[in-house]
Amino acid sequence: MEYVSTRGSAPALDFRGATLAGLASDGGLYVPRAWPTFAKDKIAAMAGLPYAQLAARVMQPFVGNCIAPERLLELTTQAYGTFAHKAVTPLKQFDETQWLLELFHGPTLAFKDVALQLLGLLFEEFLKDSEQHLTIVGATSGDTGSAAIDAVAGRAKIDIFMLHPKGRVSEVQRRQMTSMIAPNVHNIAICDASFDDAQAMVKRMFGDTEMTGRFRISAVNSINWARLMAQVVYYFAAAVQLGAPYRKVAFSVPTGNFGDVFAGYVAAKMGLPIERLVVATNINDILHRALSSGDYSAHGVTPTDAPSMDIQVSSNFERLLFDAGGRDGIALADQMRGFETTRAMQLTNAQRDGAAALFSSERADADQTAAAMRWAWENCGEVIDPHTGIGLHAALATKLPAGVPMVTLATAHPAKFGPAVEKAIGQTPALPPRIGDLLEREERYEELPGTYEAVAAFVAERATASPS
Ligand SMILES: Cc1ncc(COP(=O)(O)O)c(C=O)c1O
Ligand SMILES: N[C@@H](CCOP(=O)(O)O)C(=O)O
Repeated sequence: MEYVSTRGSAPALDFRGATLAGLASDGGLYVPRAWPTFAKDKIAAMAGLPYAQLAARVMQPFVGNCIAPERLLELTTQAYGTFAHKAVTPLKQFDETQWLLELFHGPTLAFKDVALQLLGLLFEEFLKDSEQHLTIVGATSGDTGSAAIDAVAGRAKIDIFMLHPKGRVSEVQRRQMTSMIAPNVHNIAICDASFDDAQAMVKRMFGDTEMTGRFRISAVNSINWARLMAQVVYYFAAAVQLGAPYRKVAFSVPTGNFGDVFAGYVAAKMGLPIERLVVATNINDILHRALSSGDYSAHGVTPTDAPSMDIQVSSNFERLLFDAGGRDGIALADQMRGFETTRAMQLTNAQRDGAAALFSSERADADQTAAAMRWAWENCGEVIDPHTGIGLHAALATKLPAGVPMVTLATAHPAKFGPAVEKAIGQTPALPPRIGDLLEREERYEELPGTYEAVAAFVAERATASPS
């Protein structure tokens, strides 16, 4: 399998190359040159497989000959062995049509673990016979940070620098990152910044030849293709349980950086019968505006009770614009450069039509989010987090053909957002036993001003030089 950049001029890479690169050298994102597909009988045969086996089967076409099938299965078995639920991503029924896909049973209690537990192992696998040392630079609005740190803390050939916007993640999210103390872990709180600012710094570092000349920089955010590949699996897991390939299924996905919902698009491209992917946003609604009117313009980030979705520059949207818009990388590079200068762009007709075939969108404000959280609690006795509440609001607002089940992705454990949950439903979710002592743990992080120069100097001083 070969990977090409959405901006058309970086060299094509195999799976190993794309995983270690993270972001393409032309600033684009790697996507497979063509989508592998599964015939109906192959999808039917996925029913009942243990999650690790299903994961190896769905991902093997993307991995190609970079990892042998038996070894890939060993890696998925190890990665998903860390989850607290045997089903890894269990599906719950709310009522006749509404379902909930729980993605938060991994070590850090958010859907990010599904991909990052594997990505940590993939990095190690690809580095084991090499002299290279990886410098991971990542940005987080709360959940990627702890999941990535948990996946790579203590690994010999990796340093991780994780940037979060100071004061804009929940206390539990911050402590989950900053209490993981290891010599290769560097948490950085960026002052007076949003997630978008932190993500822009990360992307800038990939294009900074002074940094890339000294350090082998890589990514753990969903700009890294391997993240999305691992997230495709749970769409298959849920859909086959609900009758795929003989029945269509719809998904409602709480969305920020567009990685999770793009994984659903990939599943559809691979042959999974998906009726609709509902992009659920909070009031930071650039994706809702883009999908409903073609207007992709960033208005600045407003903090909400769903901080992980407080994002306006949505990296993976570029992958959709590339694929749905006809895969013209050179034209897209121009369009993206325009957006980077003006923070606004209009989708082309091809991009709008390509997206409309599968996606719709909904936006939830604070009251609508709380109402959906109350609906889950009062009707089904389920405590859900505010991100999941946004997804559920969108699911309940979407009309589907009769007989099509709607699956809302439950992206985080409610205990990560205790005060917001208490405000909405009057219940405070307890921290699960594996992080029961979180509030007593020592924290370690650096505060830096919100300038690229400050962050680059900090990384340069602590990272390990490595040949490219
Ligand atoms: C809890 C939670 N829900 C939803 C999202 C949005 O997912 P994505 O950025 O893949 O769209 C995130 C962060 O990305 C998250 O942490
Ligand atoms: N919501 C994320 C932000 C970035 O997402 P990623 O999926 O691109 O890593 C977070 O919680 O950190």
